[in-house]
Amino acid sequence: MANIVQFENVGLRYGTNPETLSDVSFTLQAGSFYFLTGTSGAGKTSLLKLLYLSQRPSRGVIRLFGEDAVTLPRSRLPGFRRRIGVVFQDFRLVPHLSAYDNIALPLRVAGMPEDEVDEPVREMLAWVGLNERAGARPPTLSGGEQQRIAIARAVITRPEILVADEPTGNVDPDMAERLLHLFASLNSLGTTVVVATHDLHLLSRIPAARMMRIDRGRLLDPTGALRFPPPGETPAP
Ligand SMILES: Nc1ncnc2c1ncn2[C@@H]1O[C@H](COP(=O)(O)OP(=O)(O)OP(=O)(O)O)[C@@H](O)[C@H]1O
Repeated sequence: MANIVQFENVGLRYGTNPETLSDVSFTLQAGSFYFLTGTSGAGKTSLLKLLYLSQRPSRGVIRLFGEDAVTLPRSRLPGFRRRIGVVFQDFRLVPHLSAYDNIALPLRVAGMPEDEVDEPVREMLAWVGLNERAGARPPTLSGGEQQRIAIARAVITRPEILVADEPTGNVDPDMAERLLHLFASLNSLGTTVVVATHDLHLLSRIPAARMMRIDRGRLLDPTGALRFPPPGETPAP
């Protein structure tokens, strides 16, 4: 399988602080499912930000889709970003728009003619099981419902990579299972999925997933090639 993402000796420093990420090197293979784990503050969100190009590294090489993403001209950033769907830790839904319009937003921003928007949005609403909530605004939705709208919005443009930051952080175990099922079904269609979580129980739910562990800004499994559970290891309770 081709490498869709490649990090080489990447470092990230916020301002004059010590490095938040140091010497991070790994590759992600197209079509694989990855968990990124680590304690709070280890650097998971920071690493994901580099991956979806909302943050530039302080040093090192990042290649996305076979191209150097660090020196990418600004004019090409939107095109690259469209190939990466992001589910943010805090959802970032637009509160005054309905669930339907939140999901439709990326299509409209990309200039899709209005008469072509309805079908994919309805398809997404059905996929995440929220047909009945199409007209509801985010503040009236539960955490799990908002998360499913956020996932639908992230994938409606059929991105090649889906990045999700703690997607099960605010939901009960049943909903967490359901969300993971959505990610697994996307992955089975060929999308490369990267899920950051500190919930080790989730990891065993996707047996084929590979695991990357980060500790105080350093990646412990640089190849990202470990399957879960790694030989001789069991997840912490
Ligand atoms: N914009 C920023 N400016 C300065 N420091 C930051 C910034 N963003 C993150 N940090 C610091 O970088 C470190 C890693 O943060 P990050 O959010 O990447 O960790 P995380 O593993 O995602 O944590 P959590 O699981 O709590 O979300 C933390 O010490 C944090 O305070």
